Amino acid sequence: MKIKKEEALFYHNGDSPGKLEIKPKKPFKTQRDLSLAYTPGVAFPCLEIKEDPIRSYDYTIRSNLVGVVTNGTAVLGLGDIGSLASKPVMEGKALLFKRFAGIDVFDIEIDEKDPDKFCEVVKKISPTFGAINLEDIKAPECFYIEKKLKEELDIPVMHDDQHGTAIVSAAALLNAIEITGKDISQIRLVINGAGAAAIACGRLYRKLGVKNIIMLDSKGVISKKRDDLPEHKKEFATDENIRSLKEAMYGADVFIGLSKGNILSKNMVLSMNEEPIIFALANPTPEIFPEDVYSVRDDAIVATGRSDYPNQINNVIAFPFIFRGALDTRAESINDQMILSAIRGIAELAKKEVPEEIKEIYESDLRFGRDYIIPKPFDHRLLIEVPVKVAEASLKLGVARVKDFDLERYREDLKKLSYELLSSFK
Ligand SMILES: NC(=O)C1=CN([C@@H]2O[C@H](COP(=O)(O)OP(=O)(O)OC[C@H]3O[C@@H](n4cnc5c(N)ncnc54)[C@H](OP(=O)(O)O)[C@@H]3O)[C@@H](O)[C@H]2O)C=CC1
Ligand SMILES: CC(=O)C(=O)O
Ligand SMILES: [Mg+2]
Repeated sequence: MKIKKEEALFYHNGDSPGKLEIKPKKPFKTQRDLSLAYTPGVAFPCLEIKEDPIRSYDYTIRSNLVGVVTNGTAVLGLGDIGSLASKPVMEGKALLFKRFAGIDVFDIEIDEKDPDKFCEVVKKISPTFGAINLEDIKAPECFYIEKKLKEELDIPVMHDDQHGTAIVSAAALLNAIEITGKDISQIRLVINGAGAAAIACGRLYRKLGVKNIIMLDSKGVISKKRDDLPEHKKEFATDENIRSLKEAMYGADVFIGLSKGNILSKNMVLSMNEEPIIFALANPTPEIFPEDVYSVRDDAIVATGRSDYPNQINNVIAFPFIFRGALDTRAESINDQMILSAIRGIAELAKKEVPEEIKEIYESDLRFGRDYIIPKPFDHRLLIEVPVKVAEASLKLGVARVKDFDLERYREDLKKLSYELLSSFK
């Protein structure tokens, strides 16, 4: 399935520019409706919120509203194309939040590269939102921005390119390792890229038991011999006497690409260990295309970030569902335990039998194995399994701000929501 430029531009323009609109959800036909929605009626909820800010969750859309916030400095693999040019991606994220988890989004493109000034803007607009999804902000600024906002805001803040990507790729990695029968503590794992996504993935894989990680940036292998390394890269500096991707790939079990397109060669793939796992995740052009891997190896497990190949490892499988669970428990934050629970939910779902209607969407007999290591974005069960796990962790860890939350009832509510979304997006 190849996507042509003309078709993509038409999709975004067509009869009406953009991918979203805002719709009212209360009756609004009569003079009475006008008096309730606007002045004088609106003053009552205003005063309730003034008295107790938590009531903003009851009287406004805040409880279901995420801010997708960027400065456009690392947009997909397109690089620093600026905040305005990033808007189609941010509208796309908003569409995914709505379709897959029923969450409303305002996309906010901020023309500011200075991390402190950027944080100041996000802080000032935070009363609007129930949570903040940081998107496509480059490293190293993204680490500082996320940390500062987490410290200063009492709503969940998550940098999707870091943690969304780490969660989904970790779930896929655990499943791929299971299929190949490798031992996670023994694998040699090469991460190409040392930015937002790569560093977060490396950190999470270590928590899951990976010991031997070689990381590369645009200058080559991150080694202890280099004297140009910032702190976040030093964490991954190797003692090995290697400098290039070619040398790093020799005997590797796993390749994770979070850099830019067309960087991994067939010869490098040939030099990998048996049953290699290759996640070429740069968007839209992966580090290597699956057909090129298969032309030299028939024992590989391959994934990309794209929607037009099997095994799509993309943060879309994480962020809608993590934020759903966080919003519904009115969590103060999204923490490590919620992240680990989400990984479990995603990895386990891939092993369950796939309903016929999902197979029909993908015109494929999806069955846990080499070409199906991770659930599909259109799998409506994600909206049940992941938020329940996240909510459970949120309640257990005391970051939830809801009382008397019944997980079984929540599961039923999510089922209902998933059917509503299925029928409203037909
Ligand atoms: N599939 C998915 O779900 C996701 C995919 N991604 C993809 O990952 C990529 C990186 O995104 P992100 O981390 O947000 O961006 P960042 O700008 O934070 O990081 C980019 C990293 O790529 C490195 N890089 C650039 N060129 C090369 C090269 N030739 N060899 C090795 N490394 C190189 C940079 O090196 P240096 O540090 O030297 O500048 C930098 O470390 C993008 O293509 C993006 O689309 C990101 C998030 C999710
Ligand atoms: C998928 C995504 O968030 C990215 O490529 O930046
Ligand atoms: Mg992104």
